Amino acid sequence: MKKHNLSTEKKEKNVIITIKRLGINGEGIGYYRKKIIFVPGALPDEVVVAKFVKEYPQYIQAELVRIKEKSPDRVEFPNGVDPEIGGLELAHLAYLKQLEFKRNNVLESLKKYHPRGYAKYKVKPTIPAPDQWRYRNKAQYQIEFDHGKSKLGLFAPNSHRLIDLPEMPTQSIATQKTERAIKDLIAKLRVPIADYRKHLDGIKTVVVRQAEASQEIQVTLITIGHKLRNLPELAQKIMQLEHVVSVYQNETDWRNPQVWGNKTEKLAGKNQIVEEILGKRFALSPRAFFQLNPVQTATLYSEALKLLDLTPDQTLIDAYSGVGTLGILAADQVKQVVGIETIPEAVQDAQHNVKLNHLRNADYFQGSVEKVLPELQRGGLPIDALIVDPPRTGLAKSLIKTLLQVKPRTFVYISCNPSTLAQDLVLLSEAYDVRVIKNIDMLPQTPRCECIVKLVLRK
Ligand SMILES: C[S@@+](CC[C@H](N)C(=O)[O-])C[C@H]1O[C@@H](n2cnc3c(N)ncnc32)[C@H](O)[C@@H]1O
Repeated sequence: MKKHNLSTEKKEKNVIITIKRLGINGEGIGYYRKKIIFVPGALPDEVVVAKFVKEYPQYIQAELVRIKEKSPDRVEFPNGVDPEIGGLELAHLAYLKQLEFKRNNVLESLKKYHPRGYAKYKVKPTIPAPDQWRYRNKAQYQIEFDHGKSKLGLFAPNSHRLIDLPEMPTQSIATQKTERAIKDLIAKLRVPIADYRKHLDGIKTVVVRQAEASQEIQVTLITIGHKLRNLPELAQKIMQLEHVVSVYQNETDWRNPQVWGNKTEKLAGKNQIVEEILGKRFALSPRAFFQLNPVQTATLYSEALKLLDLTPDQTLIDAYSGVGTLGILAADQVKQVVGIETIPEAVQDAQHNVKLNHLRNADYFQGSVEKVLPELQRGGLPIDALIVDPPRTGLAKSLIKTLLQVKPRTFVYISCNPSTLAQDLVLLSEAYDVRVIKNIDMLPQTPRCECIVKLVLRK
């Protein structure tokens, strides 16, 4: 019986597919016996040989074996790079077509959830990134010890295969170089590496972030367990690497499924590194969010500020404020800025950044926007201008309810996920019109994009 199943499977394993379109994650989509088949790496109009990886009731996950008819939009995948690495899902597609794909993703999401009047929204052509390679200034690599050897790098998507010191062409040279040097130092000083099989404490992740303006590098060693052999010596050696000015330890435990734990402690050097965007300075501590592509970040913020179109009498709420970027950049144009952010270290950075930029009219609060904003409003804070920049999950339903009652006159939404954006617009379009959506490519070679939406209160 088993044998028979195997041979049936084998017969169906390699199939010829014509790719019809790209899915939201950049994978080729075709049909096999009327069932949808996903073929990562294949492009629209290509005829490919695909191998079944797994068949589900609704769809088939397949692997690209060979291209029989090639798309004119195909470009050479970067040389010497493991094709399975995450973060290069569109690296085989011509850049202009990547930009079109990102705009189409927004249009498709709007079509799927159809917020009021969506057909009339002007979704502008995606603003390209000047640097399509080497733009990432933060690397977060996992480390493991396996068969007597340590590996430091990225997992192939949906697998436990760690790609050791990957050649990652979107990663900046300095962050790559620092990761490599740290791997050598860990081996030399024999600092323990976390062992999942034996549950032995050690380092599990090495995070390297560089500020573009100051060139300063901050290193965070995420560890399981607190006291590790030779960790202070390792921190001192890391401090001697080029551009490194700050080394931290972030501690987590075996039960935490997240990469980062809650305890962060400085091991050596400065508290923060300092980035500069559009003439304002931003000190960053390890757990604070900051965009990965500093050049495009300036474009994202200046486009968002243009759409906000603030006036000097307004109070601007910078919701999901991170280290206070948008509020601080807008502070000169308004009466007052109030920011809200959950991560305590980011809020401390934002408060520090207010002083760093000699501002007196900005204040940052710790907590969730959905809880803190209604509290501030009940306390009498005028909410006439608002910018929201939530994570991929979008806005909490309770926050949308509050906004529909408060109805800020000036409202801009920055989104990194067209799907949650379109769902939130379904609710927000009860009271707001959407005229323009600007799309910005922050992460070339990936399917991700950032959208800025101006919402206009309906009369
Ligand atoms: C996409 S980042 C934007 C940060 C900032 N605006 C910037 O430009 O750097 C989203 C931020 O929202 C924070 N966050 C996530 N959920 C939140 C919530 N419910 N309330 C407040 N902040 C939240 C995250 O910690 C993160 O700093």
